[in-house]
Amino acid sequence: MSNMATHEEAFISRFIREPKSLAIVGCPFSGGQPRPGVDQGPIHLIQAGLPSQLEELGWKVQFDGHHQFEDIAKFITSDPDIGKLKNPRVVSKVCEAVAKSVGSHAKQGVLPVTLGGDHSLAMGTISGTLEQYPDACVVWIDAHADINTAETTDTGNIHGMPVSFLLGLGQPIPEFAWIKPQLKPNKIVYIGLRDVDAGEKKILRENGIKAFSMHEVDKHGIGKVVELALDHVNPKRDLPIHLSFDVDALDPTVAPSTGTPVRGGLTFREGHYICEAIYETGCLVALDIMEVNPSLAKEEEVRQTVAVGCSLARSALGETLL
Ligand SMILES: NC(=[NH2+])NCCC[C@H](N)C(=O)O
Ligand SMILES: [Mn+2]
Ligand SMILES: [Mn+2]
Repeated sequence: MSNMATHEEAFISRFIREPKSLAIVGCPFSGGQPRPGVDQGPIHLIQAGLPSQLEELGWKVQFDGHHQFEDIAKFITSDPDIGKLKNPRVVSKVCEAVAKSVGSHAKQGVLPVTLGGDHSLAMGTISGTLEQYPDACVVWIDAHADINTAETTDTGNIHGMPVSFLLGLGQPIPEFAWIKPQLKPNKIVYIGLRDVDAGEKKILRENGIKAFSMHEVDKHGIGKVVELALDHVNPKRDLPIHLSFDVDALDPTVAPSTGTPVRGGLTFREGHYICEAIYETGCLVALDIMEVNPSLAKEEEVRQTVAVGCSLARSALGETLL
């Protein structure tokens, strides 16, 4: 009898694959930029039913509530600007906590799906990914390059700077010393850019960072652009991929409720195609859906933006059209 059970168990584990697991890291945080409401993005994405949508795709979904960043903010009683940087200590501490959370999920073989919140959080998510997968590459989908340094930023908003911190560019800032500058310039690629500051263009050029702007998307089509982007960061399609998706990469007619919309963006299908193509590589190890701000548009536009955030996540996690 016990023998039979063993056979059965072996059969089950061999032929009925255990569902792959993901963990939703809800990050209600807005300190990397000035517009209130982006902290409500993850709450809306969850309320729209994202966890059960991902379960329907066959994932085992862990979600034990959103991060409680108030506990962090409580200990930082004053957070004066450092140079031009706004809310530097709070942003740093929050991202450090996110890095730990993403890193520990990754370590357990669970795929972290981080819901922002503003894009400064990517300092945390990508640090967490690189801790577990030092050879990972980053695919960054955005209207913006988010690569200003403390020296080049016009706005002082840290959501416009996470990439420079991850690369270790600019003067070191002691408050951010926990970030290991582990990302190499040849391990990140951008798609969707169309609003890049002059200082950022210089940084991209000087570091030889590959970027496909909307011009390239128009010229080659999204299929070719994704292929070229992956050829650059992941030529053999064997390296782990961290996909960081800022919904403002999409055209404002597709994702209107976001803090820094820029016209001339990706269509609904172009955005989803990117996610589907990354899923198809089988290399995705972490996903960010960032900058959904439910307080910046009319009710119907908010609903549309939240729905598109959910469907991008589903496409990156295996939803197919047929
Ligand atoms: N994650 C974003 N939406 N970033 C927008 C950044 C805009 C501008 N480049 C800045 O540095 O402030
Ligand atoms: Mn952006
Ligand atoms: Mn961004």
